[in-house]
Amino acid sequence: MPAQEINKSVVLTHPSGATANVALYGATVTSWVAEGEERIFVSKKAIRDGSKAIRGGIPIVFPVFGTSEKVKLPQHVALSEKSLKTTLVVKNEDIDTFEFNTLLHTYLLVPDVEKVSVKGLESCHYLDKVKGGEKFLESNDLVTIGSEVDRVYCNVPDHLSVNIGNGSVIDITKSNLRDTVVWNPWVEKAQALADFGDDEYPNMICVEAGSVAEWVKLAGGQSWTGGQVLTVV
Ligand SMILES: O=P(O)(O)OC[C@H]1O[C@@H](O)[C@H](O)[C@@H](O)[C@@H]1O
Repeated sequence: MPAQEINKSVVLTHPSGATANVALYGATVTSWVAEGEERIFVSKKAIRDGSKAIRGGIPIVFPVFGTSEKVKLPQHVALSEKSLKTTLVVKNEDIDTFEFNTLLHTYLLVPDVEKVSVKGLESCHYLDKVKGGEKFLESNDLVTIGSEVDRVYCNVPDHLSVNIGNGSVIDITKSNLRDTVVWNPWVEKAQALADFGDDEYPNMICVEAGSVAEWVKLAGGQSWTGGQVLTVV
């Protein structure tokens, strides 16, 4: 898997033709091409000057509150013919316990979000941020999008699959991450985001593996590893 630094990004290439780009700023994956198709959404209005998180790709949300210069967060990205693996390693080099939330804020590129379905969330509880954080039980086998959706699914099974709606399915297998956020801003939220085009919400869905419903507690001197593998099936 050769890696080359081009224009403030690391470009990974696999002999199959698969490629991935990782912006040096924030270690954000900004492109993943597998089987000849781009799989990752990045807004045409994304700001890439390092002043804020890139709107799209796979930004890492960490640690949400509180920082410590003694906590390190390397990310490893590995590419194979059909998969992209991203692994976070948190090292607490302090003596005190460090508490964090983290999310792999994954924006998948889709032709029409209304044709997308996410499988694997049935029977999970979720906090519905569109309804003031009220808690619900998911009763649907497939989660679909037809309005603004912003949900934190808690204690989610490690394997989900996202039917992109054009015959492609992307499997998401997470490890050591408890929760999954599903987000689409729909019309009004899209208009309110300065770095997101008004007409772009139909072309993305965020399915974000993370640990956000509760704090991850990392004792002094300890390391924690979590991540996800995206696979085109
Ligand atoms: O605008 P931001 O900070 O990148 O966040 C985008 C969205 O990210 C999702 O993960 C959150 O659940 C949403 O509430 C939020 O609006």
